Amino acid sequence: MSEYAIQVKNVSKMYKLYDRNRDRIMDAFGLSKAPRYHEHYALHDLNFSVKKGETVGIIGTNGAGKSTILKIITGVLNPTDGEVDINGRISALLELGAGFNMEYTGIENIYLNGTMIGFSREEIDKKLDDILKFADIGDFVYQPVKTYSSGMFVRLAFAVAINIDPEILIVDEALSVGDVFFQAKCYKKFEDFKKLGKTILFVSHDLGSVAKYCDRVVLLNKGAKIAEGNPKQMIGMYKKLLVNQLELDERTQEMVMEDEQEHNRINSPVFDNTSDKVELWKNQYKINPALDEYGNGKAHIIDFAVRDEEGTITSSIEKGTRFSILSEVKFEDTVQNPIFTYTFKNIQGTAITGTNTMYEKQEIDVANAGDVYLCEFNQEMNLQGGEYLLSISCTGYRDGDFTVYHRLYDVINISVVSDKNTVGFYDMNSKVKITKVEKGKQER
Ligand SMILES: Nc1ncnc2c1ncn2[C@@H]1O[C@H](COP(=O)(O)OP(=O)(O)OP(=O)(O)O)[C@@H](O)[C@H]1O
Repeated sequence: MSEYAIQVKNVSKMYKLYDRNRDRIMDAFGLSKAPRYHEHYALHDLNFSVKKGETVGIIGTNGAGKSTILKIITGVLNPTDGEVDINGRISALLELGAGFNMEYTGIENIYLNGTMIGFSREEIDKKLDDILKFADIGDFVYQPVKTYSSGMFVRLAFAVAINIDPEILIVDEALSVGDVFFQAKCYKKFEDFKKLGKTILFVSHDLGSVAKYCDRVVLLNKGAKIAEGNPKQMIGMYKKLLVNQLELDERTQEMVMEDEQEHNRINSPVFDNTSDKVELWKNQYKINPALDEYGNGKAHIIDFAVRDEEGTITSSIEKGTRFSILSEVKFEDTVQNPIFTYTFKNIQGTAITGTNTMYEKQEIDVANAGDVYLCEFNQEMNLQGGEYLLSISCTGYRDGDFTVYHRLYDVINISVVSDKNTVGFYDMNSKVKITKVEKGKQER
């Protein structure tokens, strides 16, 4: 018996892209002298293996080919080249809708999916109760699934996928659709599944879950594998990819690793010499399209960044590590005692933490027109893993009135990556000691 559950061998997937529909039709009927399409490789000579019992994550930027490889593994798509060996019964939770017939009811779809995986009707009968209990969508199971909300849909799809007793579970992002309680239930099931020694392959943009659940991670970019290895390292590389700090070309994994340090150096603008900046830091971020920006114009935040403890500009920070928030402010007018600030809000809009140079007792007497100041807040990231919005501003008091010179509310999204979350918003970083107290020796 092979030790591998999944082996992806030299897999490529090419799509023929036509500029005009006419060209497609001409080609389809064999009427073109020369091909009229151009080739688009969704995957290019991809190789990786998943051992039995491993949980492997696939991460990569949009369009990297993550969904394509999952569809090839599950047989929804055929590769153009290469092959995939599967060793075990697969159950897949791909994009919403895949594997379901929209006209069928929930119950009918349970039987449809079960038989597709290879179960008999009697075997599915036995599992039906567990599936319905897990999905918890009430009488909707008797309705056609086309009437379901996306949340109900994912509940049913996940309930089927996980309760059908697969040996290999393949999950594509679907968990992000359900509500938080359902997500928690699914992750619990994920853990049970792992404990049973089953194999999981999953795609996610949620780096916290990847760090927590995966034994190994494959990092894809533009259809090719850049590297595979332990989750922390791969997430680190992915973070750099996201802010264009990892140049890829034809490099192999080893070369990328070797280059990493050199790369940081080249791409890190010299911190205390802003005039030498080749490019603005903020250009490396996806700015919130719903950004709330205002101020009286006496100062402008001309640049900002978040840097991890290695000094790399990033939009995700590992919990427990030190990081910096930088803002560079140009004064258009003379301003007495300007205050620089930052705030982290959660996705629900609650301010979770923040500070400013006044609270921190780092005051500037006066900033003159034309002056540029760079403010760095350096601190430890103790927020729980998840998504946050960062706001920065330059404010102050004029004649006793609070004044906003320039404020960027919710300007960028910062992800906190964590493989251990505690209760609430904040981790107190407890050191825990448990000792067994011998009978009769309970003195303090
Ligand atoms: N049917 C199709 N025809 C042509 N190109 C396609 C088709 N399906 C996918 N592609 C292309 O293949 C590439 C990989 O797509 P894929 O959906 O696998 O990426 P992904 O990593 O899952 O992205 P995301 O994170 O955005 O879901 C993309 O460039 C995409 O545009």
